[in-house]
Amino acid sequence: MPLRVGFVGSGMMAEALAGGFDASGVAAFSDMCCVDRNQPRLDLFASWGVTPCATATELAKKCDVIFIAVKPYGVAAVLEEMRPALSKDTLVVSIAAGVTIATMEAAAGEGVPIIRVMPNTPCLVKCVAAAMSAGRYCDQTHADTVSTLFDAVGKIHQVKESLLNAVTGVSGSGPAYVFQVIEAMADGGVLAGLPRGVAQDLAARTVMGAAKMVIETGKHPGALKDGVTSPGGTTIAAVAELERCGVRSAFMRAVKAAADRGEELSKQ
Ligand SMILES: NC(=O)C1=CN([C@@H]2O[C@H](COP(=O)(O)OP(=O)(O)OC[C@H]3O[C@@H](n4cnc5c(N)ncnc54)[C@H](OP(=O)(O)O)[C@@H]3O)[C@@H](O)[C@H]2O)C=CC1
Ligand SMILES: O=C(O)[C@@H]1CCC=N1
Repeated sequence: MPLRVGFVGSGMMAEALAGGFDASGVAAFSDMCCVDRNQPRLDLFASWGVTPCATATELAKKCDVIFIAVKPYGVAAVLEEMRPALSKDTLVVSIAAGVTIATMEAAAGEGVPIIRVMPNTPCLVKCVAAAMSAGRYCDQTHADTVSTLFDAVGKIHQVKESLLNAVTGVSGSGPAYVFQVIEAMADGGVLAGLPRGVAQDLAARTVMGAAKMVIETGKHPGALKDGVTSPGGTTIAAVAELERCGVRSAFMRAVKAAADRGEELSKQ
C-alpha cells in the first residue's frame, strides 16, 4: 500500500517536499493530497496529479502522513480545525519554524503522533538537509516513516527539539545565504569581465563542488581551503579580503540571528 502524503498549506516548502518525494520515487504525486486557501496553488499541485481537498479535515481522513506547511502563526488553528479527524493513526509532521511540539500536541489532542521537522528547499532537487524531533505520542515506526521520506531526498538528522531552532539557523534558512553568496560571486565574475550566465554557472558549480568535497572526503573545510591556497597566490589574496570584510563573523552572526528568531517564534 503506497504512503498517502498530504500537505496543509501548498506553498514554497510544500512544493519542494512534494516535488522531491515524487522525483525520488518515495511517494508519488498521485498518492498525495493538498489544501490551500489560494486556488492558483491548488491548480498548480493538481497539474502534477496531486489531489486537492476542500478542507484540512477531508485531507486528514485520506492521508497517512499530514505535513503542516502553513506559516508558524497558523499552525495551532489548523490543528484545532483538524482535531476531529486526527487520531493515533494519523502522523502529523510540522515543518513550521519555532512552533513547539507541546503547542501542537495541545492543539491536535491527546494521542496524536506529531513529528517536528526542519527541512530546506533543496528538497526539490533531492538534496535536503533536515533534522527532526518526535513528540511523546510517537513510536519508532513514526520516526522511521519520516526518516524514509527524507533520507530518499537527502539526509535527516534526529536532534533534541531544543536544537531545532539552531538547525533552522544553519540549514532551514541556509539556502538563502548560499543564494546570496552565489549571486555575489557571479557579480564579482561580471565585474572581472565574464558574461553573466557563465559567471553564475561557475559560481553555483563551485559551491556545489566544494560542498560535495566536504561531505565526501570528510576533511575539515579549513584543510580543503588550504589545498586551494598557493603561497603568494590568487586564493590567499581573496581569502585575506574576505577576512578583512569579516565574512566568518557575518555568517556566524547570521546563523545565530535566525536561530534567535526561531526562539522568539516559539514564545509567541
Ligand atoms: N520556505 C522555506 O524555505 C522553509 C519554510 N519552512 C516552514 O514551512 C512553512 C511554510 O512556509 P512556506 O512554504 O515558505 O510558506 P508559503 O507562504 O509559501 O506557503 C504557505 C501556504 O499555506 C497557505 N495557508 C496558510 N494558512 C492556511 C490555511 N489555514 N488553510 C489553507 N492554506 C493556508 C498560504 O496561503 P496565504 O499565502 O494566503 O497565507 C500559502 O499558500 C512555514 O511554517 C515555514 O516556517 C521550513 C523550512 C524552510
Ligand atoms: O524564513 C523562514 O521563517 C522559514 C523558516 C526556515 C526557512 N524559511
